Formats: sequence, structure tokens, C-alpha cells
Amino acid sequence: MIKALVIVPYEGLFEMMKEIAQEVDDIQLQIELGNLYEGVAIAKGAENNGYHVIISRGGTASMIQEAVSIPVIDIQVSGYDVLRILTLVKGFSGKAAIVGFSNITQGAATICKLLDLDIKILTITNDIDVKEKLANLKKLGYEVVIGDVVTVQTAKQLGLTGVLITSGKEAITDALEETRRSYRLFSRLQQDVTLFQSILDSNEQAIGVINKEEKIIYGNERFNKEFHWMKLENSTDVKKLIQETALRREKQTKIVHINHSFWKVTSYPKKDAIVLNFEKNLPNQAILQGQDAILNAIEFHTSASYIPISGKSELIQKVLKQIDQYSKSEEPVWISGEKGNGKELVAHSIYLKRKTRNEPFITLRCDLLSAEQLKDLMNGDFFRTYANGVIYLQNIDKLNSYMQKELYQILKNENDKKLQWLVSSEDNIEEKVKNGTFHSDLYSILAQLKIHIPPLRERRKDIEDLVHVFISELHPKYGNGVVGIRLDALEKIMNYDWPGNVEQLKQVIEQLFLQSHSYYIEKEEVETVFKRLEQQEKNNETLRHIDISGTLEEIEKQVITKVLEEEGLNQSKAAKRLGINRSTLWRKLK
Ligand SMILES: Nc1ncnc2c1ncn2[C@@H]1O[C@H](COP(=O)(O)OP(=O)(O)OP(=O)(O)O)[C@@H](O)[C@H]1O
Repeated sequence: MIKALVIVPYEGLFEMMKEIAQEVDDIQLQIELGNLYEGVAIAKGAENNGYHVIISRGGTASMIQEAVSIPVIDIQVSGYDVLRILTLVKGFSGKAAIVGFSNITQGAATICKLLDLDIKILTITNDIDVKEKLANLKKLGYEVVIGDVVTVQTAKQLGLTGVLITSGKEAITDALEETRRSYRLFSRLQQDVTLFQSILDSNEQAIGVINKEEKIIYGNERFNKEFHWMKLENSTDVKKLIQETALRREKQTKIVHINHSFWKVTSYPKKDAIVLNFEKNLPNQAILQGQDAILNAIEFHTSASYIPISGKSELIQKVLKQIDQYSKSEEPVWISGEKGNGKELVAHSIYLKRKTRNEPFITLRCDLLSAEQLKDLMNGDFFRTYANGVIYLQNIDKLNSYMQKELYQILKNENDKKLQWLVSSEDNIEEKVKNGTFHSDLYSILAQLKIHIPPLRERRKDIEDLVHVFISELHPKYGNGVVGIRLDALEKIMNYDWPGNVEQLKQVIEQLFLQSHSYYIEKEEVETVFKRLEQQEKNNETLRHIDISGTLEEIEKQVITKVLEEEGLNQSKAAKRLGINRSTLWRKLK
């Protein structure tokens, strides 16, 4: 049975509805009296009380429609109703006007035209307009105003004759027929919604939708079960993903670690909302993260892409041999070397040689990893889930002593021999072990096999190959505007000391590639880039020598002294560089 709430704006209609309700047996009609805002207030509770449809009239119906999400049926003013009222008004002697919402005025205008009646017609869009419109009419000499409840009420306040257009039986019968039609349509739609909802609920993926204000507006069953939105909202990785999606307005994918597991999160914009799709990440799924992906403490790759290790030097050839040899075993390998000289690349090569299937390569960036995250990994079933993968502990020497101990506990208690560890650190690790700043047992477990990658300046022979490899790698990204390097330019590059090793070389080649004016990188271009590097190095050096343990005043003094030294003790130049005047500089040094 259809349950309908009827909200009538005037009493006469209430009575008529009651009468009709007795003759209708397929619709249960609950009738309430309420005009405009009162009507809306009554309607708001209807949905929760199980009503399928609301029936109302005129302006009240329009306002209710805005406030509820179930269908609202308007008891239309029928042609008969207008005819009835016009016939009545014809008998009045004064000037008459019809004022109302368009549902009344449209039909009335047609009829007035047809019957050649001299009645003014004014359409209003909200009830606030009425007073002003009627006051104007009064000034123009109108005496009779025909309209809906608001119109009549306002007319009376202004001393005009208000005539209410009432609805006759035909209009109500039509409204009930419309109610039946809407109900049929609405229940069909609701069935569809229920079906779609159940499909989403049975989905393995957790799906959540958030609005512009980053509030959750939908979550399927899995989503609600797996995540507490507040917790998810606090995940910086998820937050960044949402912000990036909102900014770029395109699909983004990222692997994040939440609730002890990895999830592949896909996020895409849909109108004003953002849809988040969480897929529990199985180790055999191939996921390649974009190069510009934000650095995460924990990264997950199952990439099969292989980057060859370039270089002719005997030193790098020795590294290649060690990689081959150690790939036959399953023991941990400790890769040491200065920053940016290919430790991760070596680790990746070992992983690719050891693993034939699509097992994961998991990087734990020890300088970004928090104690909490490490604990999280230990407590969850992380290590068991990814037991067949390789875990690369990047920069293990950056772990604090507490975390070193925790990690040692994990390794000591590990009885699943399948888990494979690869480790990287700076060169001086043995010194650290000796002086007690690195856990010696942890070192013993992990450093059974060792690879040392010498800094680039000790294997300058590799540079030529690397330069050409990097230029060729840039072609797909920026086009083939640069095809090589002049011999004198290459010499300059080979003679440089490369404190940032291969990584730095790679970046410099990219800069040169972008700045170059011809097919070949010229010597002058290299010199310009080196000058910039030297200046940067100088600035870093200066900063390194400033002791920041003192007060702000002391630090300031050091900065001023340093600048003064650099400017050959010329106070005017130093003051100018610091953006202060000479007397301030002098006062600050006192
Ligand atoms: N021999 C090589 N041949 C080709 N590319 C190399 C070589 N060595 C390093 N690279 C490239 O140089 C970049 C830096 O290397 P990688 O990240 O492996 O250094 P790393 O020592 O692990 O750095 P970090 O000290 O930051 O951990 C990477 O893009 C890598 O692919």
C-alpha cells in the first residue's frame, strides 16, 4: 500500500481531502494542515516515518520539494479551478489581478486570453515578492487580488480583497493518479539502487566517496569494515593522494600502508566528489609507481623493468661479478657506498636475478621510517604476507639505536628463512659498529655478503657510458634535441669530483640537456652548470659550519661574521648582502 502524507495549505482543502481519502483504498492518506514553512517542517520528518510520497499544493509543494528526497506531488490548479474563480471574479466591480507562482499564473493567463478577460497576471518566484507586488497593485487602483494562500493573506493585510483559488475534486483525483505513477517509478528506481548498493557491498574492494569538504559521503560494506574514516583521514599518504586528485582532476594510484597491510589506492574525481578505491595489494600484482611519486617510508614494487648497470671500469665490473655470485644465494647482502652511487640499483639487480616470479621488492627507507611504522610492521602479518619477496633496507645506518634493536629482534626471531634482506648504508659502517653507534649483532646478521660501490670519482672511466645512457634516457621525455656531448665538455665532466655521485651526474645531464642550444652539449654550458654547483656547495658549506646550538643572537653573529669574511671584511658589501644598514651590522657584531 502506498503511504502518502498530504500537506494542505488551507482548511477547505483539508476537508475535501478527508472526504476523498475515504473513497481511496490503495493509498493510505495522512492529512496535515500547514502552509509554506510550516508545511516544510511537517514534511521533513516524513521520509523517516516511512512515507513514500508527499502531496501538497502550490508554493508549499515547491518548497517541500527542495527539502526532501522522496517524490512530492503538486495538486495542480486545474483549468476548471481557474474558470470557477474567474467566473466568480467577473461579478466584482473593481480592477482585479491574479498573483501567484507560475503553476497558477500560467494556466490563468491562457484562460484570460481565451475569454478576453481584463485581468492582470503577475508571477512570483518566492513568497517575499508578494508584499511588494500587491502594494504596487494597490497604488495602481487594483481592489481584488486572486491567488494562493500567501497572496490572499497579504492582500488582507493591505486592505485588498483576496480571493483564494481553491482546488476542486478533479485536481485532487489527478494528484492521486500522479501519486500512483510516481510511486511505481520510484519503487523501481529504489529497487535498482538497492541492487547497485548490494553489488558495491559484495565488492572485494573497499570503495569510499568523499565530498569537496573531504567528508565521507558513501562507503561500501568493505570500506566501513576496514577503515575508520578518521584514521584514514589522518593518513598523510591518503591525504596527499586526495589533494593531488583534487588538484590535477585526474586518476591517481598509489600504494599505501594502512592497518598493517599494503593497499593499492586508486582515486579519481567524479563531479564534485572523489572516489577512493582500496584494493588489498597482493604480491603478484605488477605495480609501477610513477617516477615523481612522493617518497614514502615504505615502497612496494613488483616491477620487472630492468635498468642495466653501466660502466667500463674494473671496479664496477667487480660489482657486477659480485651481483651474479650473490644472486645465487638467499643470504642478506650489505651494499655500502656514498650517496647516489647506485646502491639501490644494485639491490634491484640482485632482486631481479634472484626472483623469477612477480614477487615484491619492498623498500623500507630507514631515514623516513618511524618507530611506530616499524612496530606496525612487526605486529602485523606483514613479514608473513610478503615472505617470498625481498626487503631492501635503504640507509639502515639512519635507524636510531632503539629501532636497530627492534629490527634485530625481528631478524633473530625470524624462522621463516624465505624472507630475503638487502641493505644499504654509507661507507663508514664498520667504524660505527666499532665505536658502538651501530648494533654489532644486527650488522653481523645482515652483512654476511658485502658489496662496496666505490664513489664515481674513483671510477671515472664509467662516466662516458653513463653520460650517453642518461642522454638517451632523456629522449622519450624531452625529445631528441641533444644527441651527444663535445669531447672537451666530456673531459670537464670526467674531471669533476661528483660528491653526489651518479645521481648528481644524472641530474646535471638533465639540466644540460634542457639548457643546451645545439645537438651537442658544449664545454661552456658545462662550465656554467659547474659554477652554479660550486656556489651551491659553498652555501651548503657555510651553513654546515654554523653552529646552531646557541641562541638566535649567537647564530646571527656567526652568519654576519661568515658573510663579512666572504666579502673580504668589506662592511658595506656585507651589509648590502644581508639587507641591513652598516650601523645595524656593526651593532649586531658588538
Ligand atoms: N652504474 C649505473 N648505471 C646506470 N645508472 C646508474 C648507475 N648507478 C646509478 N645509476 C642511476 O643513478 C641514480 C641513483 O642511483 P641509486 O638510487 O641506486 O643510488 P643509491 O646509492 O641507492 O642512492 P641513495 O644514497 O640515495 O640511497 C638512479 O637513477 C640509478 O638508476
